Amino acid sequence: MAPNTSLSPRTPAAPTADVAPYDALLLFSFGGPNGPEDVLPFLRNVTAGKGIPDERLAEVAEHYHHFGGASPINAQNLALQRALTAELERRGLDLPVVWGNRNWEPYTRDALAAAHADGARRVVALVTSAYASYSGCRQYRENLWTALEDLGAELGLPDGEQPLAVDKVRTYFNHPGFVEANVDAVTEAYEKLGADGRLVFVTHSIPDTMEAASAVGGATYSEQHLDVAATVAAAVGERLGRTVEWDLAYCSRSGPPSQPWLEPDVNDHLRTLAAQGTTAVVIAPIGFISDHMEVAFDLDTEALATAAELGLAAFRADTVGTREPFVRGLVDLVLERAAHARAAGSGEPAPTPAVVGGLPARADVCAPGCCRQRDGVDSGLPAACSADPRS
Ligand SMILES: CC1=C(CCC(=O)O)c2cc3nc(cc4[nH]c(cc5[nH]c(cc1n2)c(C)c5CCC(=O)O)c(CCC(=O)O)c4C)C(CCC(=O)O)=C3C
Ligand SMILES: [Fe+2]
Repeated sequence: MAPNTSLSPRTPAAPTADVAPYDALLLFSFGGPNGPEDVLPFLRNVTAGKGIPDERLAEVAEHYHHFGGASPINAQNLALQRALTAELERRGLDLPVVWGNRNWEPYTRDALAAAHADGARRVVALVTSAYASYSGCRQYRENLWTALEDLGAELGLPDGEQPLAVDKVRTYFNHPGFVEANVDAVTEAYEKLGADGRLVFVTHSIPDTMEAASAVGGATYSEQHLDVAATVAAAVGERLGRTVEWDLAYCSRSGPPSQPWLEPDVNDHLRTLAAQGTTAVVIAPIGFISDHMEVAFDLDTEALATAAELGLAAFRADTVGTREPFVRGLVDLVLERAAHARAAGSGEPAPTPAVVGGLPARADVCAPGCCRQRDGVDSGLPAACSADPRS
């Protein structure tokens, strides 16, 4: 497929401007501590059964305590919930937005319980991760399945009967709204840097085994990032009127040292660039949709200190946050998902998904075996929003 580097066209608004069959939107996120007393129980929730070394946990607890024990992620999700509500209202769409997290309050189960109590029976979920891998796709879907089972049991439903039907918006790394908001943010960062710097895209590292298993749903996790990076760098270059040289680096690795994770680490990469004569960089965190702890600590605290040590001029580009093109794009994605759900149940034609870059749109419904933790290894947990929840 020829890469589409133009940032338009967007999803046509008119024929798909309907949220039916959905009666609620779940903003589905990771969660984070609200104060020092939350830090350890939160970290235990995140790392249960994950084999993260104790030293790494103590180190990450310090990152949170460095910021008073509170993660910025919760305030950012509240802001996104408000922005989505406002954009839906602006378009005259009636869809209440509830917010629930995998690892901390408000928990997914409670958000779904509130939607159910308000009469919702068919929910569309929007995950706050733009890329597909176990961490950004299946793990959310496993937690969603468990939350639905727990809520069903709480409501006294017969075994195996779920209280709500939940569909998920497709993984949106190559949706025009996400890409355009990143192009804006990186262009602004170059204006602030005031120099011709190299562009260093950054995302969360994952184990090599998780990267390999991410191939089941299409392009792998790192390939998805390379696609976005190429599109963003080309569009920024067009705006600046020059060629922008770029790389992809990783942050926040956490497993034991013996376990290979995606590299290079952003700090190592800055050292390499400085040694090769680079004097200025823009650091663009395309792997994250808001400035949560990985951005606040691993980039703004650690990577910017590394750059200063090396005498590199550095500026960190904004995450997409609540930028207008991103929020508009998320609502377009909800409408696209709704149109696909209606098409599946009737003869209504399904809209062609809007994408930019060289990769096709991800599936709405995950393929069997999509985004396992490791090839051939299953967590044993069923996963929602899949063609086969038990595969
Ligand atoms: C790909 C990816 C994303 C991006 C997609 C997305 O956005 O969802 C992401 C997001 C996040 N990760 C977060 C926090 C943590 N992640 C950890 C551990 C891990 N992350 C992993 C991957 C990812 N993580 C992996 C493979 C592990 C190893 C254990 C495991 O296989 O699960 C640990 C344990 C300690 C440590 O080892 O670092 C913590 C505390 C927070 C909240 C931040 C805040 O509070 O602001 C957010 C948004
Ligand atoms: Fe993480």
